[in-house]
Amino acid sequence: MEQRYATNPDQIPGMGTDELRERFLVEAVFVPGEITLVYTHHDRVVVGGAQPAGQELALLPSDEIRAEYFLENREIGIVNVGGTGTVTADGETFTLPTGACLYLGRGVRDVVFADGPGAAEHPAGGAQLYLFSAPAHTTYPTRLVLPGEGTTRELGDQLTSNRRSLEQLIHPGGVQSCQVVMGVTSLHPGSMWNTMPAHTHERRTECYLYFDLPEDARVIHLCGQPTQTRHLVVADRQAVISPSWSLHSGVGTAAYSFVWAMAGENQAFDDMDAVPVDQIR
Ligand SMILES: O=C[C@H](O)[C@@H](O)CC(=O)C(=O)O
Ligand SMILES: [Zn+2]
Repeated sequence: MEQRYATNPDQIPGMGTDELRERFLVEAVFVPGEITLVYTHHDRVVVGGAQPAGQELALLPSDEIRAEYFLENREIGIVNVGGTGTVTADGETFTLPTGACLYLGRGVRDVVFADGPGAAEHPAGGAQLYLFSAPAHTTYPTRLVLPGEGTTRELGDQLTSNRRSLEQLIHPGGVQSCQVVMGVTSLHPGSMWNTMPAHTHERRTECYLYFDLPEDARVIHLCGQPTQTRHLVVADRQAVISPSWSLHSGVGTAAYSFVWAMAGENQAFDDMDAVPVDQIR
């Protein structure tokens, strides 16, 4: 498991492109036949992906978490951005069609990922299970959320090119968890901006996985403190780690979707501090 220590915002002014990308971008989330995991010390979040590619992949602990099994002290949110996949948790198999979300709570011992029926028919060629995990101090039940079963908010406007549908999947009003708040936002055709006007939330770390972005398109992702912004150029199925002090907004060269997921002090989705556009530098 790759380990990334926390970054102090005071370090940003001296950072160039390569260092920003090393610290905040996860370029290879999905590797066929593998589970990739990045452990960040920002709220001890683990983010990554599982792409079975015809194999069965077991989620195993690693030295960084010093646990008997991966979910001994953790919970995990899983969103499938590829073809139908399955997750077998302590012997119970859940089928995740494209866009489905599964929550596994603390104490689930055996977790195995695999392709589901018809997985290869998806453009991704198989299941691609995005993983977001945080420490958990109690157990909540396993829950499967099928596409459309979440709580949807319609945001933005075509006139400001930020028309988008935000679906909350794991959140206090839906699937119960200790820390993880997770959902998917999809830009409407012709809209390019997500999370603009921007915001920060010093109570939570947030990760974005951008997906369904055309291969030759990119998202210019704004990060950093509001008056000391930087950007990351992000390709399809790459993830961004946003520390609590960082705004997180993006504009694409084509429409796209992204999985957002947060962990930290609280689970209050609306606990965010707006950054007026005219104050961004
Ligand atoms: O704290 C909330 C997260 O940044 C996202 O849910 C915001 C988002 O999907 C959007 O506005 O497009
Ligand atoms: Zn946010």
